[in-house]
Amino acid sequence: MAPQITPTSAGALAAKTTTATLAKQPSISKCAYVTFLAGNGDYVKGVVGLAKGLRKAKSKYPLVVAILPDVPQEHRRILVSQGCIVREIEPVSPPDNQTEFAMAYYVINYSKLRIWKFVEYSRMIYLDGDIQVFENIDHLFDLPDGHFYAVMDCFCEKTWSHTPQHKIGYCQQRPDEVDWPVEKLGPKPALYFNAGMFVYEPSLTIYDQLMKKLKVTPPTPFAEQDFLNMFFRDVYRPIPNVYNLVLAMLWRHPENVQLEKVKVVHYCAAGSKPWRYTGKEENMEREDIKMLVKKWWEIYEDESLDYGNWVGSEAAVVDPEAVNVQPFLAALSEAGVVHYVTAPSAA
Ligand SMILES: O=c1ccn([C@@H]2O[C@H](COP(=O)(O)OP(=O)(O)O)[C@@H](O)[C@H]2O)c(=O)[nH]1
Ligand SMILES: OC[C@H]1O[C@H](O[C@@H]2[C@@H](O)[C@H](O)[C@@H](O)[C@H](O)[C@@H]2O)[C@H](O)[C@@H](O)[C@H]1O
Ligand SMILES: [Mn+2]
Repeated sequence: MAPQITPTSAGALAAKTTTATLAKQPSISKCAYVTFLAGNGDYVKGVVGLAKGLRKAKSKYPLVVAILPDVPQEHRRILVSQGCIVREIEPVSPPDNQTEFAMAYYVINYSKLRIWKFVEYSRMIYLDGDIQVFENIDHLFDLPDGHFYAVMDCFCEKTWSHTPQHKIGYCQQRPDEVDWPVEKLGPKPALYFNAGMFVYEPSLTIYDQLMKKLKVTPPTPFAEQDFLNMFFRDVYRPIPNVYNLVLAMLWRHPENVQLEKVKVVHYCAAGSKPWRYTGKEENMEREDIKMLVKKWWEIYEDESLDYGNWVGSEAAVVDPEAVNVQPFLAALSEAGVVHYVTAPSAA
């Protein structure tokens, strides 16, 4: 079970922090997970699976689902019956442009930007509908304010073939393997995150800045993911890939993956969406992929995790004082996110 940090223990630790500039921990922090659902297709299965997975991981926080107007009533009913907080948002369109998105439907993903308006929450964790949380990650809600936390992406899949880094075989997952030709391509690309999972602070000020900037930013192949990387470039802090395993890492950078430690799996590789899985696409016949798809289905089909059958008493009773935050902070420090002085355990 991942260490649970409560605002008090995080606050106590914060006092010992040296290099990380910690904003004051919010006195009353209202937190929630949030995902995004568009259309009348089968992604609703992904969101139901996510709701059940968060329950199985005994998360203390609700799941908000930001839905576009085209999500049918029946899907909305299903989400509410699974304990989700359903919030309808208006679509966001990027400026007209002839861009070829890496996937044509990516244009709808700009609508994710509406989640910055959910200011009834002080901190939210965004999760794509094709993500599953297999271990509790509530402690991420206590990361220091003022930053944008997400896992670094990989540039090796053919979806990246339009980029200079892909063309020269450069990837941030192994930055020293291929030299970056500064004289030819200019400075090395800034660290780039996968936008399927991120820890952020809703804010109307930031929302207005996002909308203003979007109006003058021509769309690019990875749509809102490219846009968010550009917008949050200076405050982005990488977190370990256990919090968002982009499946391609299994065959592109296995040396960077310890599958037994992974808490969050992102089924974003072509053919890996569990609810559509056939095993026919490239890499989909791998044993680890089959195991991860099976794990997703075990949660999706587990009726004891349905909201109606879920009794709160099963939720972990975590003694907020009995936590040892060191392993978690050490992992983040290792990833270069924050450098905490090794303080004695908070327990
Ligand atoms: O028809 C769709 C396509 C996408 N999405 C949402 O948009 C997210 C991003 O799309 P996707 O995960 O397919 O992108 P990938 O991570 O595979 O690039 C999904 O997880 C869903 O939450 C949706 O609701 N309906
Ligand atoms: O709209 C752009 C999308 O870009 C990202 O997906 C990509 C990216 O991860 C590539 O690196 C992979 O190669 C590719 O498979 C994957 O689809 C986000 O997961 C998704 O939420 C969304 O932002
Ligand atoms: Mn995804």
